Amino acid sequence: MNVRLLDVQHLTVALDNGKALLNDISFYLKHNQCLGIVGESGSGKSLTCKAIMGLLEPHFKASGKILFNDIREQSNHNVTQDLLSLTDKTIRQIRGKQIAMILQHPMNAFDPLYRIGTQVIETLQAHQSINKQLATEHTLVMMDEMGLDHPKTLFNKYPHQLSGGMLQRIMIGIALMLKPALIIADEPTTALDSITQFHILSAFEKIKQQSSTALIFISHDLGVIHHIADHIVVMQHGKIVEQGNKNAIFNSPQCAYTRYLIETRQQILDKFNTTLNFTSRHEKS
Ligand SMILES: Nc1ncnc2c1ncn2[C@@H]1O[C@H](COP(=O)(O)OP(=O)(O)OP(=O)(O)O)[C@@H](O)[C@H]1O
Repeated sequence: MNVRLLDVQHLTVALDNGKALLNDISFYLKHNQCLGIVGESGSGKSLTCKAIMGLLEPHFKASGKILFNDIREQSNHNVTQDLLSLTDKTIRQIRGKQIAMILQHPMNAFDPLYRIGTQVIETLQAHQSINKQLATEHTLVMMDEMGLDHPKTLFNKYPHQLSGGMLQRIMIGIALMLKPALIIADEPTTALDSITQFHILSAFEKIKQQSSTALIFISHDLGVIHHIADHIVVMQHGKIVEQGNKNAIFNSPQCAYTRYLIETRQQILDKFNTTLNFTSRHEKS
């Protein structure tokens, strides 16, 4: 499908003192695509996503356009909306239902006082007309599909009784149940150990293969982005310094900063492999 789901045009976000934190950002995302946004800390990745989600605090001033086109809605009424020009009420309706967000720290997404199952059901019922029994059944199936053992037991647990990786998988599962056109995942694997990271990446692979949901995946880890993204946007100091399809970016990066990111990653991998070889030789002798 060639229609652009999201078309960010000349997005600039500034503080009220005029200092621009995002400077003339333009990129687009087609239906079913996975776009990876990579860049060092402070380069503007999260701010870009906040702008898309309509979550910029009032002291920011945003200009440009963020055009969003949900083709499934087109059968009812033709909509390409500029997310920057919508009222809070309308953008709230889009959030969750058409655009879902997965955060770095899943604990923040859950209320510590309520059981997991209750929270998933409430979220589902807020966005879909579904009765409690069916919502419960869907929730248990979702937990199973996310690779979580003993869904019935987990259903009745409180957030603090689950690991970060388990909560992250439930958050991804909720996002999928809402069947949004777009999921934005902001550093969803950063706070996790490497085995859990692998499971979470597998869950995202599943989204790519089995659903029609497009993905924006943010990370400072080029390895993670290489694994998951079709297209890559490289950010530095609030600007896009390079963008293109994954193979082009990795095989012939045009920008010095992209080359630096790729080389640094390679050096870390080489060092890791040398240490691994040395350790295994040492253990054998
Ligand atoms: N609420 C805020 N008020 C003022 N400045 C902010 C605010 N949020 C972010 N910034 C600034 O905007 C710039 C971009 O920040 P942003 O959080 O988007 O970076 P990032 O690339 O997501 O970094 P990280 O990988 O560390 O999350 C930074 O210079 C940051 O200090």
